[in-house]
Amino acid sequence: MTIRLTPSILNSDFSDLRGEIGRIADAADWVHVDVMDGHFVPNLTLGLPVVERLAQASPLPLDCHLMIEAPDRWAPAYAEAGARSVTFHAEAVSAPLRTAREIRARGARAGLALNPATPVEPYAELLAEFDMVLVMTIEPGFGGQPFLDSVLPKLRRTRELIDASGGELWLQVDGGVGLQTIERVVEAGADTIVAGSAVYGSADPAAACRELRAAGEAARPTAAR
Ligand SMILES: O=C(CO)[C@@H](O)[C@H](O)COP(=O)(O)O
Repeated sequence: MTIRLTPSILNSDFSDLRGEIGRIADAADWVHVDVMDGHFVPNLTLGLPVVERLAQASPLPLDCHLMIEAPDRWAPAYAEAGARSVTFHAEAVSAPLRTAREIRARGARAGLALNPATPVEPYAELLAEFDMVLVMTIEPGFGGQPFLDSVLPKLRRTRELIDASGGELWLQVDGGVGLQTIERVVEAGADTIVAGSAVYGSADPAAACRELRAAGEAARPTAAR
């Protein structure tokens, strides 16, 4: 298990997204793009046309996190627009398997996101259909919220289920992750780290990425090194 860093551009300068991604290009692995529709979450960000242009302009692959209603209808289009990973929410989707297959059929990785109150167990048998599980460590919608320690037991359980499935799924965490909390999530089994304000709230986002990566690597369970 190596640590993957997927900084979120939610709190970056939306008038210069290409430039903002450029600031982390040498220090991050992916860029996490939060798509919010103002319905599934009470915030509105960007959609398909912007993702399509970013996919062409970005030096990092796009990891699109869809916080939208009806992802069954829209998720495959994000894969077609060039996102290399498309994650939709368990609470919003009607047909998770079909949607995951449609994403994969378009050459992207398929992710399943779980809100803090959503248990992972009902999805245990479906994990083989996915490339990633995203465990939210805040209520989705806004950056800069405090990390929810109450989600850690579910994160550990998700790691157990992934390991038991024998699959190669990534385990992503999103929300309130920074130097104060990364150790907790990595110890609990996360290998793919979203960080928004911890990166873009810093005067030097690339340096913030490097510090986060070093802290995450140091916290990796010994057996996984
Ligand atoms: O999905 C979301 C918010 O819903 C995130 O990706 C945020 O952008 C994370 O920001 P921080 O909590 O790291 O500031």
